[in-house]
Amino acid sequence: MRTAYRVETVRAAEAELMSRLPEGTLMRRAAAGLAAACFSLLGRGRVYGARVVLLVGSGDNGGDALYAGARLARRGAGVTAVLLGSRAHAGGLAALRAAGGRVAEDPFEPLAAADLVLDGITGIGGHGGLRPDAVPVARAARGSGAVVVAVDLPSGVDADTGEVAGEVLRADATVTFGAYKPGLLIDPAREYAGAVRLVGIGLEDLLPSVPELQALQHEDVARMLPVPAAESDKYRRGVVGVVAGSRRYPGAAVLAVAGALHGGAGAVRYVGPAGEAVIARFPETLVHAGPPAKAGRVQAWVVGPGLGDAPGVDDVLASDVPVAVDADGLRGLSAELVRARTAPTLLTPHAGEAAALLGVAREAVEARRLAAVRELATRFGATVLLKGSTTLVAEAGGRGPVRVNPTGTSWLATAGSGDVLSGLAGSLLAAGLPAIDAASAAAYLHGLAARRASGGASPIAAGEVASALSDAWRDVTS
Ligand SMILES: NC(=O)C1=CN([C@@H]2O[C@H](COP(=O)(O)OP(=O)(O)OC[C@H]3O[C@@H](n4cnc5c(N)ncnc54)[C@H](O)[C@@H]3O)[C@@H](O)[C@H]2O)[C@@H](O)CC1
Ligand SMILES: Nc1ncnc2c1ncn2[C@@H]1O[C@H](COP(=O)(O)OP(=O)(O)O)[C@@H](O)[C@H]1O
Ligand SMILES: [K+]
Repeated sequence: MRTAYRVETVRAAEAELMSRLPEGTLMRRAAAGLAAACFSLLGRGRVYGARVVLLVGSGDNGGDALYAGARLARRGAGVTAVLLGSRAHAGGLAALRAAGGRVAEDPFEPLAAADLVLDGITGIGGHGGLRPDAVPVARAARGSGAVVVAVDLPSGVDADTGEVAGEVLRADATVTFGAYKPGLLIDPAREYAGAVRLVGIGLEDLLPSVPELQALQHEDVARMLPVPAAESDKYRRGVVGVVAGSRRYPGAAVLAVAGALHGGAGAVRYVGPAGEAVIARFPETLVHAGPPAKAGRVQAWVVGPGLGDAPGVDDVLASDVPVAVDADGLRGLSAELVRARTAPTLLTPHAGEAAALLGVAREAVEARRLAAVRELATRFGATVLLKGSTTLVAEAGGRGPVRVNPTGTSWLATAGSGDVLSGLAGSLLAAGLPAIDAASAAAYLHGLAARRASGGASPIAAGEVASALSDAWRDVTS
């Protein structure tokens, strides 16, 4: 599992570590890791003679860039520092000069010929986008054709929230120190970071056990996924009920059932008016015209995809088993009703649905996803999976680490893929996973399936995502 920590947590751990070590040790470690990353980015044999420009702000982020620049200069690179702050890290500047680096009067001339730019304008101390004087320099860096490496974070992003409130220098790669920060994993900031590399500086044992964010990896998901035992039968594996589709949108029922059939439950019960379409595609489904309360026992419900104005949501919420609510099921959903439930509830909104539930604009949710997902989980007392370019899952109540899904792909932005996801999550609930695990494992498999189906390079239909789920499951567990 990868983890990310807030700035105040990272700073506290750094302060503790610094108090035990000779002065300057951490910055030397950071600069050594940064320089090593630059060596490998430039490529073997290409450091000597490479033209490197350092964009240096007034804080320690600039200090890291200067010390790394000194290392590059000692290996034969031509290193030029562009000083953007009112002052620059004195030790770093002296080290650069001693190694043969220089300070530029005019930033644009060295940038025009640069092979590599190190963005050391701001790191965890930065906020509110780049300052106006740095903007033309950042644009010249981006337009130069040089490889841009962000030091710790792309300057101008909010490290804790992933917010981008102004201009940011887009990086090809980011070398971050000690721990990931949430902004490196959450859009819109994540998009500016490029490939992120973590450099250890010895903080690991000083960080608290509960991070701000967790990103699952294959082995974490493999541990969560249900495996039928020798004595299992379809009922013991769990039955998932799907209340979805309408005469107008029968396809949503088919796609939600497709997701549910691949999620580890022993049987899928479909309840609603699209039974014929469901059976035609998936004859293994148990269909029932409704209402849900009369459909027979299930271990979890999925309600909402393509439901239109059809009834069913309140019925399902009145049950005493876990419920995943998606799409039309989220419209006008009552927080009181959800909070009063005794069994877990999972809500799976996209940004527009989340905005409607919170009473804010969609853009506000997209700009501050972490705050939005925690707020929904708090208000509804439910586990919330917020979909989109970054998918986040917050535990009921909004406390504890939020899970960020690392497997997504923008090819998933295709009609009906959300229906597959909610069916899959419901099936994992029926198989007995806690809501936070069901949601985050579902997002993980769903993203992986989409990547497989698209090969990272071609459009996909939602049905193909469902069909690739078995392969994704095998990838994770083998
Ligand atoms: N604290 C530590 O132990 C370590 C810190 N390290 C580095 O130190 C960085 C943090 O250093 P600082 O706390 O000095 O903070 P930063 O260097 O991130 O930024 C602070 C400076 O930038 C200015 N600033 C803030 N917002 C700005 C904006 N929008 N545009 C232009 N200037 C802006 C501030 O006035 C301040 O002078 C980390 O990101 C990391 O790169 C590393 O050397 C590892 C060890
Ligand atoms: N830009 C994007 N990058 C990655 N994944 C995305 C992006 N946009 C949407 N998705 C994913 O695609 C799926 C779309 O779901 P949803 O919005 O409910 O669509 P629908 O209702 O048509 O099924 C979700 O899993 C979501 O996380
Ligand atoms: K930076």
